[in-house]
Amino acid sequence: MGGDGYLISATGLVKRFGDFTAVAGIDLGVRRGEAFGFLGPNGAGKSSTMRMIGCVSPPSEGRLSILGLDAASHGPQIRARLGVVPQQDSLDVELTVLENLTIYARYFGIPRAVAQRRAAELLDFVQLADRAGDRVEPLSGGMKRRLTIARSLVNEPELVLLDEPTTGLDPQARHLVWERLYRLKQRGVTLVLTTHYMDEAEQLCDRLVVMDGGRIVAEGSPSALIARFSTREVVELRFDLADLDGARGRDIADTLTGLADRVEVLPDRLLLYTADGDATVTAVTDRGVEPMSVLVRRSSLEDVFLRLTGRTLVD
Ligand SMILES: Nc1ncnc2c1ncn2[C@@H]1O[C@H](COP(=O)(O)OP(=O)(O)OP(=O)(O)O)[C@@H](O)[C@H]1O
Repeated sequence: MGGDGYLISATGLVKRFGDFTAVAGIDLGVRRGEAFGFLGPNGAGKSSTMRMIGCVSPPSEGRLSILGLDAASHGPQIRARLGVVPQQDSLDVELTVLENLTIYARYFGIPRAVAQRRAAELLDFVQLADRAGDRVEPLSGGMKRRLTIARSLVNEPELVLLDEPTTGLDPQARHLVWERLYRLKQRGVTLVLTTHYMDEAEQLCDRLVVMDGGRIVAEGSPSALIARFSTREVVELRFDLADLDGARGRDIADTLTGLADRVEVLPDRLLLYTADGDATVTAVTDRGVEPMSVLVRRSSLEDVFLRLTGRTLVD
């Protein structure tokens, strides 16, 4: 652990590609045992940050310390102690499920017998024990992702980096991955993940930073962020797209002045930020506004992102 009590600590971290700045000077600290997230849309700079933390991409500027070691001078030592789940599965499709773990273990110099035992335990952990002898190719996307997670644990890392762990998976497969990651955290492993799914961030992260355009725009626990940047409830008024064309969305919003703390106009709907959704719906009806459909829901991290950036996370 670093002298500052953080497993990862970064100050003024910058990543440039030529003239382009992908990460524009961020500060962060990840504590032991927590699940820490980077939430942001595509291109926010999450993967670039993760690659610096994974010591596979050197920072252009700033200070980065991981497991108490300086990333600039101790890359190999840090990498040996990390688990990494990349955005694209990089399993060896020629090998069996079990071999993907045992052969990967060789890179860490783990003795054969230890690797065999550990691989068996890990396949059990990710619920793939019955596929040990099968080839990787025919596995489902969710199974491949769980195998990649098992592979990242072969060197018994105390810190695991996951870049968009459930992108491309169906809802059931995502829940299985979340459930395994939750178990992993219970075992004391520190998780750092990127995601553009607000539900993933809410499910998994104790704390997160919201990234946009290479910068951190907010930081906190999901509930603290929602409490700080949104209201308790949101009323969604959906309209026919044509009804919100041009300035009409704004006109309808003007009709609703005073009924909510804030109104957002999106291409297909209006969002009313309010403490009491049902009361707001009644007041909307009283003003003669007639949406196609009405939904009252709790605020989410999506609302936080919209408030902070004026844009939605996933278009
Ligand atoms: N090797 C590179 N060379 C040039 N530009 C890059 C490179 N890697 C990333 N970028 C650019 O940096 C910006 C941030 O990319 P990054 O992958 O970090 O974003 P992200 O938030 O992880 O998004 P995604 O979900 O798409 O991975 C993007 O505009 C991307 O095009």
